[in-house]
Formats: sequence, C-alpha cells, structure tokens
Amino acid sequence: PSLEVEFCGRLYENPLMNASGVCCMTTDDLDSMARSRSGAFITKSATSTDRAGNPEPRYVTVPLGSINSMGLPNKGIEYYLNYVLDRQKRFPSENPPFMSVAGMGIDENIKLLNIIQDSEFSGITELNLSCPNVPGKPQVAYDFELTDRTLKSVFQFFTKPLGVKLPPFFDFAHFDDMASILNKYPLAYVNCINSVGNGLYIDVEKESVVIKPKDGFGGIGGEYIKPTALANVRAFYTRLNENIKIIGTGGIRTGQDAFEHLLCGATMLQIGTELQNEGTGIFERINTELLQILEQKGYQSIEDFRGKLHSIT
Ligand SMILES: O=C(O)c1[nH]c(=O)[nH]c(=O)c1Cl
Repeated sequence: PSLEVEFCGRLYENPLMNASGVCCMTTDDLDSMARSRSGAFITKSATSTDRAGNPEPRYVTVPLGSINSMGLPNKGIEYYLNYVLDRQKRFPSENPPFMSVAGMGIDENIKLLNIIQDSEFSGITELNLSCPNVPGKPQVAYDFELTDRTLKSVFQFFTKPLGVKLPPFFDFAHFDDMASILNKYPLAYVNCINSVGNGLYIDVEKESVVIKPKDGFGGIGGEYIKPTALANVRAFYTRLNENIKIIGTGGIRTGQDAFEHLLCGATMLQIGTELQNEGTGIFERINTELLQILEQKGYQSIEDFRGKLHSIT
C-alpha cells in the first residue's frame, strides 16, 4: 500500500506534518522538519514583526499531553517568508513548506496575507484564527461575525491556496453556523483543531500551576483532546462542500490515531504535542504503523477508506 496523498493539486508522499508552533520557530527547526520523513511541514504562525511571547515556563509536557500559553512568539513574517522562498529556489521540484500567519486583528491578518499575495510564495497558507494565548485577545474563530468579515476581506485579494486553523467547537449549532460561513469562501482547507483553550494543569506536590502566563491557564494538547479533535474533523467533513479539505490535528500519537483521523475525513494530519515529546523520528514511526494498518485491513491507499466512518444503523 501507499500513503501518497493529493492535497491542493500537489502530491505528498504521506499525509503527516508538524502542527504550526512545534519544531518550526527557527530555520534550524524548519531544516530538521525538511530532513524528516514528514510529508510536509509548516512555519510557526507569524505576525508582522518578531514577538518575544509570554514569560516562561509557557509550554509544559504532562502525562497525557501538554499545556501551553506561548503568546505567539515568532521571528516575524519576513523571516519565515525568506526561508520558504529560499527553499522554493533551491528545491524547485519539492512542495514548498506551508506558511502560517496569525494577525492580532483583522487589519494585521489582511496586511500579512497581502505580503504573501505579493510575494513569489507558491505554497499553501494557513490563517490561524484560533490563537488562544494572547491575553486580552479573544479567539477570532469564536466570533462568527468577525470570522465572516475577515474571510470576506481576505478573498477580495488573496488568490493563492488558503486554509484556516480553527479551535474546537462543542455544539452542533456552532458546527452548523461555522460551516455555513466557511462554505461561502473558496478555502483550500480547514484545519481542526487547535489546542483546547484555557485548561489548567496542577502540580499537587507544589500545589501550584505549571505555566507562568495567565495564572496557569493554557491550551491543552495531546491524548486529552483526541475525541474532540476527531469530532471536529468529522463535523466539518460532513458539513463542508467537498472541495474544502480537512487537516486533522489533535491527539495523534500512533498510526492508529492517524487512521482514526483519516476515517473521520482528514486529508493531511498535523502532529504537535507528540512531535514535541518525541522529535522528528515520530514521522518514520507513524508512517510505519499506519502502513501496517492498511496492510492488515487490505487497503491499497488512503482513498480506500478516507471519510468512510460507519454510523450504527
Ligand atoms: O500561544 C501560542 O503561540 C499558540 N498556542 C497554541 O496552542 N495555539 C496557537 O495557535 C498559538 Cl499562536
């Protein structure tokens, strides 16, 4: 069997990539992703200028996952754009990395996407509408009117492939409302989900929180969030028109977790917490485990089962 996938008109040797934010802050991080067995990779969400982010500790690995309140630290859009344009020139036959952007508001999102639109970048852009950790800034994607207004403005000028990164939703009315907004726009994909916002992890021995920002509140990733991630992948896969693809993110630690996301309808798969834990060797491991599952089940390709989750009749 083969793990090859077609996404936005490009062929990838497998569906696995990093989740923006993990292993993608510096050019060294990005080079290690380029050397790995991932099928693709994405930059840290960029703002107009570099940001230090929140005080540390701001990312902590815990037994069932992770908690973070990074605060959008990044080197600024020019740094990442220079990196991806350099790779485009040096490796013209390869798929370019994905670019992630996260403005502090609609104006900055427009500005960032204009920079990408006016550049030679020929890859895929991810608009992060779900950063949960900038104090005082509500997540865009939890404000449906703002989301609609943002996408309306963006598609007045942006003609390159664009996806949006969403936080988790927990209510069918919200799945329906968000899907009806997203279906109005020529999106390449929707990425479900970002970390589950504002969780709390406690160190009992110290009787303390474990991250410094926001009195210890932070986005939760890892095993904790797989059921929520799978539900969001499935909810949007079944509601969005079929040319809007799904990237599945959340709780992928094994080939089985990857299989579950694909069964729910995901086309590409992003790994965050487990990549942070294990390093880039994870891509070799999960590709191997996923291939074993296809072999055991007699599938030749991911197309044979993508989205074909059974309900109970
Ligand atoms: O605090 C962060 O930098 C951060 N952390 C997350 O868990 N998701 C995001 O989209 C971002 Cl932007």
